[in-house]
Amino acid sequence: MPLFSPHDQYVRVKQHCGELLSEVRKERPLVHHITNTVTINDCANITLAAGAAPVMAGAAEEAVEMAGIASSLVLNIGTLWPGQVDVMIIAGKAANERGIPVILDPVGVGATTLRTESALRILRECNVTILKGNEGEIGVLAGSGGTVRGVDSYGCSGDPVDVARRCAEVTGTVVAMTGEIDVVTGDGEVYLIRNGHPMMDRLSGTGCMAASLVGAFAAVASSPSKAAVAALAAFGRAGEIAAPGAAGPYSFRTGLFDALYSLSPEDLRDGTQVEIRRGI
Ligand SMILES: Nc1ncnc2c1ncn2[C@@H]1O[C@H](COP(=O)(O)OP(=O)(O)OP(=O)(O)O)[C@@H](O)[C@H]1O
Ligand SMILES: Cc1ncsc1CCO
Ligand SMILES: [Mg+2]
Repeated sequence: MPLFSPHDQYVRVKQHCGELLSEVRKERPLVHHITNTVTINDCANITLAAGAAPVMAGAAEEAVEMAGIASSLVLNIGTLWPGQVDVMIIAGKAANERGIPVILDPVGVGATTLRTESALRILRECNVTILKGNEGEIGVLAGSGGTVRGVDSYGCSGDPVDVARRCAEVTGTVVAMTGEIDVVTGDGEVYLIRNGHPMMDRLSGTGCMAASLVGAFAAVASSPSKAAVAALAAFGRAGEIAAPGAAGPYSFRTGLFDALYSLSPEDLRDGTQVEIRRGI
């Protein structure tokens, strides 16, 4: 006999999403980013809108010290230069030593050799807690095929849930795969999150912002997968609230920050659309 019925488990996950949002606001965790130059400002502001504190610090000379005071580390290879990977690995190792979660956003992996080799090197040399990518990126890292052109996903080959599972197995991380439906898996169940709005795909950097939020939630959570579910549900919920009032992508962007800032734990609990399946 399972301890909890599927319905009980569903209610508990939704409740937990609301609780984690309250916890982020109460704890205000410091999220250390080493990230790209395109969306760095949006990543800082979405972290603030959630109630956490961002710091963007990319110098090798301060990587260990900053990881020493942060509550999570977000690594994003969006505008990569080779020396940056060395800094990411120094920071990642320091974060591992302190036991704080490390989130990797392998932006554009598969599009070029530098990106693919860098993502694999980070995964090899650091203990990545949560790997957050779109379907193409996760498909590439699963080894089962994914198409990435520049930073855009053209999807993965096969069933996205199987691809996410396989990627979690191959990399030994919790995988948070974004898209119309987000899939989170790796330390137990598989979660499908149906929150969000197509407008989120019309704005550059929603994937990067999703990784920042995963970093903020993982900093205060004991389960990396539940942190990723709550972060993606919160972001998706903010998108749903912002979209009807938007004239286009740029007013949507403003609305997205405002909606996340105003999102109540009760709205997140009630509005989280999650399906739970048995994991690996
Ligand atoms: N069609 C959609 N419907 C609902 N939500 C969506 C849709 N497309 C994207 N999202 C949401 O947008 C966020 C970013 O996901 P996406 O897969 O588009 O990232 P990405 O393509 O890597 O982003 P970017 O490269 O622009 O930073 C996620 O929270 C996801 O749930
Ligand atoms: C457009 C773009 N190019 C490198 S990073 C980035 C932000 C979205 O991934
Ligand atoms: Mg997209």
